[in-house]
This record gives sequence, structure tokens and C-alpha cells, in this order.
Amino acid sequence: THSSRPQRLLRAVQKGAVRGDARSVVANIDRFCHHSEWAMNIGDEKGAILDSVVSEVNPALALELGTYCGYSTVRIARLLPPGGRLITLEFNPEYAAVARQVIEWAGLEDSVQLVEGGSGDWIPQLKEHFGVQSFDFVFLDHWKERYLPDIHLLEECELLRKGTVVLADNVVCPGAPDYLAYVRNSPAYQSSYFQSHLEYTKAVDGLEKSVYLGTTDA
Ligand SMILES: Nc1ncnc2c1ncn2CCOCCNC(=O)c1cc(-c2ccc(F)cc2)cc(O)c1O
Ligand SMILES: [Mg+2]
Repeated sequence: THSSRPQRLLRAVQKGAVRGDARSVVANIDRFCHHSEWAMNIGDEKGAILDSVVSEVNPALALELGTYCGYSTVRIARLLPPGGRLITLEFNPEYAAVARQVIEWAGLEDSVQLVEGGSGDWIPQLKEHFGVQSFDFVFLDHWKERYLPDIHLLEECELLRKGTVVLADNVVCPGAPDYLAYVRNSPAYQSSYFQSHLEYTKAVDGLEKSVYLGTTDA
């Protein structure tokens, strides 16, 4: 039986990266995707923007929607402050299985909780399941048409607080036009765009950073 691309990516990590060294896990995935096979990780160029936003927020509690192979999970988790936690949701069981092993190879399993399931089903359960009050940082990198319904869901479940930073990948390619229109026009968000390129290519893409300002009602 032939392996899948996520399985080949995992093997590249296990062959090339030093166990417990998150930086070398990230570097080996980027090498694999630049030289062997493209994969939909945020990548090194947009990854540097992700790093700078995460470092600025310094989140005690972070949420990621769309784990895939765990590349951005590792980038975020390695920057968390002591005691900081990242909850990451992945819909696809095969991706989740690979991501668990990538996160373990990086030695970050103690600060990451990977949940298998759809964002729509799981967001309403995060408070009771994980004792979550609200998130300091949210990274959107799952189905692009889920960005808008899921940010509304996060608001309704009161999982955002004044100052929560929401960072969205791929707002140009593949694109999330309805989400962009919402965060850029809503008085509840202060939004800014970081132009970059689609991972491992020259195509234009970008990240949208939106700070939640809270609701106007009392
Ligand atoms: N917990 C959850 N709840 C719901 N749904 C969930 C979920 N967890 C996962 N999913 C399902 C979707 O997961 C993957 C989403 N990511 C992408 O599709 C993606 C695609 C490209 C891309 C592809 C081809 C091109 F030509 C150009 C660009 C680039 C990227 O950077 C991408 O991130
Ligand atoms: Mg992406």
C-alpha cells in the first residue's frame, strides 16, 4: 500500500529532525515541502508573521482550527509562555494521527490538546470540556467557508474577550471573502492585513489579524 502525503511528511520529520527540537521539526517540514512535495502548511514566510503575532500576544490559552500535520501547531506551541496551552481541532482522523506524532516529535505534547472533530460541533463544547473561559489567541486555518460561521459561533459562545487576537490564514488564496468583509466592516473588530505568499509558492496570499473589541451592549 502506498503512503499518504501526510505520512511521507511525518517520515521526513522522523528522519531529519532532532527529537524534542521544535525548530528542527519546522525546518524539516519546510525542506520537505520546498524540495519534495507541496503541502498546505502555513510555511516559512507566513509562519514568520504567525510567530510575530503569537509572540506579541503571548497567549496563556490559544485555539487553532485546522491542525493538518501540526506544523503551525508546533510553531505556536513552541512560543507559548510557561503553563500556556493550545487547543487544536482537526476534522480528518488521518491528519490528526500524523499531527499527534509531529507534535510529540517536537516535544510539545504537554502544552497541546488535539481534538478530533468539526469546529461547528466542538466550539460549543469547549467551555464544559476544557474548562475554558475565553481565548487570548485564535488561529483560523480550516475550511475557508467555515471562517465566518465559526467566528460568529465563537462570539455567541463568549469564547472571545476584549483584546482577543484572531489570525486567519489564506484570506486571499484560497480566499475567505465573506469572512474578510465581516471583520473589516464590523465595529466589534480592529482588522489589519499582512500581505505574503501562498506557502512554498510565488502566488499572493495573506493573513488577516483581527482584534476583538467586545460588544457595544452593556
Ligand atoms: N476542525 C475542523 N472543522 C472543520 N473543518 C476542518 C477542520 N479541520 C480541518 N478541516 C477541513 C479543512 O482543513 C484544511 C483547510 N486548509 C485548506 O484547505 C488550505 C488550502 C490551501 C490551498 C490548497 C490548494 C491550492 F491550490 C491553494 C491553496 C492552502 C492552505 O494554507 C490551506 O489551509
Ligand atoms: Mg492555510
